[in-house]
Parts: sequence; C-alpha cells; structure tokens
Amino acid sequence: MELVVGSENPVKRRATERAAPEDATVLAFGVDSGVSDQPRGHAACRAGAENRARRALDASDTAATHGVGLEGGVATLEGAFEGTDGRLWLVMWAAVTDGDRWGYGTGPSLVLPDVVADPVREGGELGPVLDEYLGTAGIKHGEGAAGVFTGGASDRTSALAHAVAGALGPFVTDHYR
Ligand SMILES: O=P(O)(O)OP(=O)(O)OP(=O)(O)OC[C@H]1O[C@@H](n2cnc3c(O)ncnc32)[C@H](O)[C@@H]1O
Repeated sequence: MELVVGSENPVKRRATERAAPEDATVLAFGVDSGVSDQPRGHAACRAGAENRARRALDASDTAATHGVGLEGGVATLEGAFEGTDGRLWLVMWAAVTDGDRWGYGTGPSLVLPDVVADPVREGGELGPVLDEYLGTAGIKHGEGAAGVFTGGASDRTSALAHAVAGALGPFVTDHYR
C-alpha cells in the first residue's frame, strides 16, 4: 500500500503515517482542496477531503495506490441538542480512495470557545485566529486546536490519525465488503 496525502502540512502526513499499516509507504503531494480556506459545515469538509484524495492520487507522479485527503473545518452539530445550539465546533474529515472505492472517517469534534468562535463566525480562518489569540505562529502545523483546547491531552496529529484510521477501514479490513 502506497499512500499519497494531498497536503504539504506535515501534521497531515504524520497523522497518515500513524494510521497506516506498518508496511505502507506514505508520501505527500500538495493539491488544491477545491473548497474555501476555512470550510464551514460537514459537506464542505467532506468535499475538501475527497478533492484532496482524488487530486493527490491523480497528480502524484508515483506508484501511489491510495490517495488520502484531510480537511479541517468548523460546523454546528445540528440535531445533537434540543432547541438551538449556537456553539461552533472544530471538525475534521478524512477520505481515502484507490480510484474506485472510498473510505471516510472523522476525528474528534471540539467546541470552540467564544473568544475564537466569534472571529471565525465573522469570517476569520481558525489557524490565524488561534495564532493571534495565543501569540503563536503556525499552530495548525503543530499541536493545533486539538492540543490547545484539551490542555495537551490530544493534539492535531493524534486527532487526524483517528480520522484517517476510520477512512482506511475499508482498505485494511474485510468488514466492508
Ligand atoms: O496545508 P493544508 O493541507 O491546507 O492544511 P491546513 O491546516 O491549512 O488546512 P485544512 O484545510 O485542514 O484546515 C482548514 C483551516 O482550518 C484551520 N484549522 C483546522 N484545524 C485546525 C487546528 O487543529 N488548529 C488550527 N487551525 C486549524 C486552519 O486555519 C486551516 O486553514
């Protein structure tokens, strides 16, 4: 199994390495997600992950057997609470394809505190908004929001690895036939 990840963000490559079978090779190839820089809603995140997986598999000049796409975004969790829930959540989607079949997975969903959610609602992008709030540079390439908002109990690599593991399920087990 030779996986190509559709991103130049090293966190996404590391997450895929963590979730992939031990004998798999993992490459990375930067592609356009085809969705906005700050996807809003599950449909946009799923579409971004799919586009990245398909484009990475098509574009990489390698013997890659599977494309992997990871897309982070923000969403409300409609239907989870009674009445209207105004909270904004960080969500993450993974898609894997061999050019024919598809696998999908999501990572943990985390409530964004108002101090970050408000500027994102007003059009801001989560990574830069978080950097400004924390005085950091490039938090999305490191621990990410998952690290910050869990007090270090999780981090972006680990969170994304769970999404990739789910998306790889149909390709590494027999249970989806
Ligand atoms: O280089 P690419 O692959 O685009 O990686 P990315 O981290 O910029 O991009 P994503 O498309 O996965 O995420 C969309 C935006 O959401 C933000 N984001 C998502 N997850 C995050 C996290 O854990 N921590 C900080 N920002 C995050 C970040 O601002 C991204 O620009």
